Amino acid sequence: MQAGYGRAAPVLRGFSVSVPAGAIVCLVGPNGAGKSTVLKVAGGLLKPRDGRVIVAGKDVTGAGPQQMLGHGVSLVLQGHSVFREMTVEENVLLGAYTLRDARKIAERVAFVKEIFPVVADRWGSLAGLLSGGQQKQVEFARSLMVDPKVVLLDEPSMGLDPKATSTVFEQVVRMRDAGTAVLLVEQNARRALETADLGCVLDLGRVHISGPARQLLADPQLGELYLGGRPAEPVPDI
Ligand SMILES: Nc1ncnc2c1ncn2[C@@H]1O[C@H](COP(=O)(O)OP(=O)(O)OP(=O)(O)O)[C@@H](O)[C@H]1O
Repeated sequence: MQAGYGRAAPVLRGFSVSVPAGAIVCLVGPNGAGKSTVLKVAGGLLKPRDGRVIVAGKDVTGAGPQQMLGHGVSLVLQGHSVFREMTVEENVLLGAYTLRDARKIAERVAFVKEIFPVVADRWGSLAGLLSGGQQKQVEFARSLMVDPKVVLLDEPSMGLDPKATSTVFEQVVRMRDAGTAVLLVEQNARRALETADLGCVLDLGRVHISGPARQLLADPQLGELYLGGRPAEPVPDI
């Protein structure tokens, strides 16, 4: 597919990725490669200039964000998007604004509370009182309210300390295990690939290489170029 902004040259030029049901796919690549642009196209925030967006066999190219949600694509944006002055409950229920059936909403609430214990424990608290990692889980819970086929996560560990990052990645795995496919963009590429099933390295708007995440992690050249060095080699004493 091709996609870009305004009249500028395309950011994505011949890019393609597929997210199988039940898999975590991680997009990796240098700054400015177009990773967030892929999520914007998949989430309906940006229309592709050429190419198609297919969800569960259906061509949904050109759908806007709300329609994409209806097609089963839920986007969790970069940074923090909880409403701090609202309770966890109110934040999570915002994710159900397209649902009409009260029983379905109650079912989804029970489901997200089970997956994200912190959401259940802090249900009545103001979201602003939660830690950054806990707030991210509230965002995840909100994104799952519509029972999406795929969740798009843009840098979920941004601004989190290592412990909170680990918790957030554990929750990404729980989302996948509960049946939601995940397309993930992360600065913390090595950590994300360790969590993902499949990886796709994006460079200059094209797929540089894609395959099983473990295989990409083991590739010394990729490690050097995109993952911040080779972890397998001992760090020399200074
Ligand atoms: N709203 C926008 N308007 C114009 N250009 C944009 C816009 N958003 C992104 N770009 C440009 O598109 C290119 C790709 O940006 P994108 O955010 O997709 O990259 P990225 O791989 O996610 O980068 P990073 O790792 O730094 O977040 C960059 O050159 C960026 O300047």
